[in-house]
Amino acid sequence: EAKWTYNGPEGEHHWSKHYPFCGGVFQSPIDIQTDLLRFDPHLRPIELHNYNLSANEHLTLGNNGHSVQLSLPSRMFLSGLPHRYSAAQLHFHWGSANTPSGSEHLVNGKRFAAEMHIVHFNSDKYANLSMAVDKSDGLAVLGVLVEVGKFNPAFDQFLKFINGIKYRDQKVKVPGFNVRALLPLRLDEYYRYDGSLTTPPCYPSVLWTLFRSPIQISPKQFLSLASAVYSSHAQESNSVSLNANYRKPQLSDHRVVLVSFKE
Ligand SMILES: NS(=O)(=O)c1c(F)c(F)c(S(=O)(=O)CCO)c(N[C@H]2CCc3ccccc32)c1F
Ligand SMILES: [Zn+2]
Repeated sequence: EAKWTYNGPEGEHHWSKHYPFCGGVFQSPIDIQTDLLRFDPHLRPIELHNYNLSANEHLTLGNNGHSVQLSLPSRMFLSGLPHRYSAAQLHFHWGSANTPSGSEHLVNGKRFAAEMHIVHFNSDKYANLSMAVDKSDGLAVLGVLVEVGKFNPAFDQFLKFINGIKYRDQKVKVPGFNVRALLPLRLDEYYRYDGSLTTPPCYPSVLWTLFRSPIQISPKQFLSLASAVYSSHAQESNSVSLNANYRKPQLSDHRVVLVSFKE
């Protein structure tokens, strides 16, 4: 399949040449304008099931050249959404070591230091992520904005292994941990809209839930996320740092962004 990057000749303005959906409708991310939101009283708190993984459950932490990604067991799932959505993977988008500004979604034009996505697939209707990824009701992604501030012990549960995946296609096994601890306290306060994958193939298949409250990680944790990994393979002579792996905000095309809270 075609190569794509976040900058240069294979950067996001060229994605649609090989991935037509990237030039289509319902694209993500977007800039969430809080004065254009519609409060929806039917938006229920997100409920997480089996998110507290035991340490003898092993997860695969990998560098796929586009992001740092952690595989998740499909017995982890969400309820409180139109369907049951089972977990598949979580990954991150960040800026660069000296620019802590790399989130994909913006809130009133503000870009946060980084953003975590937990990708789930509709397990009521589809057997796995690959079957669901291009279906309009296929995916639900939880988005968590990340700020630099307090040390986050939950983040270190996988961050301490990041030097094992410095290069593209490297993978390491990490012990399971409580993934709930990576999320903000308030799972009842979020923005909701219909969007897409933010990477090629950009399928418009994602029910987005972006939590209102950011989580915090320490400056050292941010530095290790933003400067530890390369998008190039280990044997390549000149290594290319993986950073600024965020897509720019897309047109909202008058999409209504719902919100689960009033003030
Ligand atoms: N921001 S996001 O949540 O939209 C998003 C990503 F940002 C991202 F990087 C990936 S990926 O698989 O790590 C690399 C690109 O495929 C995926 N993975 C998706 C995209 C394509 C695909 C195909 C099969 C399984 C998973 C995915 C993704 F859904
Ligand atoms: Zn993502």
